[in-house]
Amino acid sequence: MENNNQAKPVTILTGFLGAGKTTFLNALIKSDTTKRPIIVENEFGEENIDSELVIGAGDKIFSFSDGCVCCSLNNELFELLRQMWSNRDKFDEMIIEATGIADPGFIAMPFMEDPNMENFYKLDRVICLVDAQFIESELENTEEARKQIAFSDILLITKTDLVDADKLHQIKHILKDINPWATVLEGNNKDGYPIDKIRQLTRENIDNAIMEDTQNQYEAEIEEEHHHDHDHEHHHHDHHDHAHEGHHHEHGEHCEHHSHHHGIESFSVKYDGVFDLEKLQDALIDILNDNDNLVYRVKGFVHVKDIPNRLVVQLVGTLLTITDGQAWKENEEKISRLVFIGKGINEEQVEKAIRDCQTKVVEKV
Ligand SMILES: Nc1nc2c(ncn2[C@@H]2O[C@H](COP(=O)(O)OP(=O)(O)OP(=O)(O)O)[C@@H](O)[C@H]2O)c(=O)[nH]1
Repeated sequence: MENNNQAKPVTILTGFLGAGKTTFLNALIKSDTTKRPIIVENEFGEENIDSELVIGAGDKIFSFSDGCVCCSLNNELFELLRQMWSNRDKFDEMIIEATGIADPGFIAMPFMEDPNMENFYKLDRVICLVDAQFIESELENTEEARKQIAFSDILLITKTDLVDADKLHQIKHILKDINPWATVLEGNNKDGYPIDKIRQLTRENIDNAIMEDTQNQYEAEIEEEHHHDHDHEHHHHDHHDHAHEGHHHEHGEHCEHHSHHHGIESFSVKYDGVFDLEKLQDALIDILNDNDNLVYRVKGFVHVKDIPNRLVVQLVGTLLTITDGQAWKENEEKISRLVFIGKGINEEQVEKAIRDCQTKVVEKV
């Protein structure tokens, strides 16, 4: 076991709604079973679905609420970090999964603002998962996706199985434009992710590499000046101000930022009946279309007729998938739960449309 008083390494996972954070988190947990991670879920909405989708971390999952009130978010996270430190012999590293609309700057702030913090927790890396299929439209329609990319040290393009090489190339260009200092990697849930490489990359060595690069570039330019004896301007980038823009902004800006979040809301629905799968699929597609594509994300579990396991419902962008999930526990009440995240979704209409997909309609629980 590592020295008990050594600072615990922290990884923050960010990335827009449905980018594949939980999927990657599961791969990360499985990749090194000698490390004992503690998982912190920052959920948006009332239902803590992600905690149930994380595999094998058991009771080592903690949650704190969404980032709409930045001060309370920080207090809650501080308190959580304090409690965890008193249990530091039980874990080796911490992984924080941010909500899909969070500005990771707020979550990273406690680690960066307080100089004492590095004695306890050391922010090793912020990884932004980038959905190869939907990132372009996310960048067009929201500000959050851009902020997440701008803030991160590693940009991991996910779902590369769903796009061709040209598209991937294009996405890399877009990412480099937004954050030229980040390391760009790629992967997917079928072929895997470059986890070893990711584990080797820390903010410290990424920063050192950038410094070195800038120095090399500087020296090369001096050399060139020397050789060609002509004047040209040297562009020295201070990556700290740029790549992590948002670290140092004033409090008023935080609040303005949150007003963007307020446009995005979430609600959850629960039912104790049994669902008809086909009807449910149709209803979800209708909901997506009726709401003018402003349903950004749906996730949850449903109890479906003749199926012993929970079915996991995932809707990201326009892609709906329903897959086999974990078995219902013995004596567990089979409650189906779905979380909807989007802009101006008609909650009542959605609740009724889903309710009507039960084989035998029962009242909302
Ligand atoms: N084809 C494909 N699908 C993926 C990949 N990674 C994730 N998915 C699917 O994308 C959907 C969303 O994945 P999650 O891991 O839940 O995404 P998330 O970022 O945690 O979602 P939020 O927490 O709601 O923001 C699920 O249906 C996954 O199975 C991938 O590499 N390829």
